[in-house]
Amino acid sequence: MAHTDARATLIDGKAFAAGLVERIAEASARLEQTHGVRPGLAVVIVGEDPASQIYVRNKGETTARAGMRSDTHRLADTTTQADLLALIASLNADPGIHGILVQLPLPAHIDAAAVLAAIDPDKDVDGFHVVNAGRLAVGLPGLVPCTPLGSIMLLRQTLGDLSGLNAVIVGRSNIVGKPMAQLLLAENCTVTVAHSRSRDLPALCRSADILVAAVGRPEMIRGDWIKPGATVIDVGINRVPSADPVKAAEGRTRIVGDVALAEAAAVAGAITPVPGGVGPMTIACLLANTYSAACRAAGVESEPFDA
Ligand SMILES: Nc1nc2c(c(=O)[nH]1)N[C@@H](CN(C=O)c1ccc(C(=O)N[C@@H](CCC(=O)O)C(=O)O)cc1)CN2
Repeated sequence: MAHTDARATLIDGKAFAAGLVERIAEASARLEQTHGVRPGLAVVIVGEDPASQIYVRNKGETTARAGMRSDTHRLADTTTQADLLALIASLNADPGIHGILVQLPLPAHIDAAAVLAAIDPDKDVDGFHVVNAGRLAVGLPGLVPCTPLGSIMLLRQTLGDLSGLNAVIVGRSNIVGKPMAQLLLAENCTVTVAHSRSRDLPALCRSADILVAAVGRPEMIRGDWIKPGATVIDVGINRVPSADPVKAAEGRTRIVGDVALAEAAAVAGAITPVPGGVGPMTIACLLANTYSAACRAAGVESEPFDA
């Protein structure tokens, strides 16, 4: 199947995220002026994973640029679970910290579920705590995982009202697939969550007006899996060898999504590229969640940031 003429609109998550961070910075400054509360985010990283180091540095820099308090706790990969839990307890008790994020993945000797469960749900700006997952499932206000939240903002900006659309999510993780399903249901979509055991995945994907790829397999979703004109949200961030064989031999890499972008862009109506699509929205939404957590702590209604 030849896919030569790219016709899909590329959804510019980088630009949307930059505008969102500006609006959050303005709202945070107003919160500080009117209520004396400066939103504060603590990010905790354990170990030396190179990609995690970059994400954590970006989070710290973006938070500080937005005028918020930004604390980064860098712990050695020999840190015990007890020490990490003690740090979380102290951050839970710190009134100047409104958001706590523990960067994932954690080293294998630490039980990530126990660590996430120890975060005060009202400071859980990742939205991973079971209390926030429950709030989302029953439609109560709470903190929503950043990547799905950013994806919904891009969908609303692209399509407007999502009511009645068929949405297929490939991937059933607790941090993307499941919360994405809840958010799309709340937008009145008809939602299917597909996974590795789903039968005839290409046909299922072709039924989607909105296709969300969150499976973690480089370029798994091909152009002929996509319904013409569909909107495709690619959540995958996969590092693969450089396309240039000389650079690949030197160990150079590039980032691709879960969707084969060039093929998909010839069929879809709109698509998020990787990089530059959903990824930047993850950090912008972390700031949005930190601002909302600060407002909640101050008993103030937060300003909406939606598209
Ligand atoms: N506690 C958490 N851990 C992790 C999360 C998370 O949401 N909470 N998500 C990912 C990593 N992540 C944020 O932590 C993240 C990944 C990628 C990007 C991003 O902007 N990607 C760029 C490309 C970056 C590059 O070139 O390497 C893009 O897509 O344009 C932001 C955040 C796992 N851990």
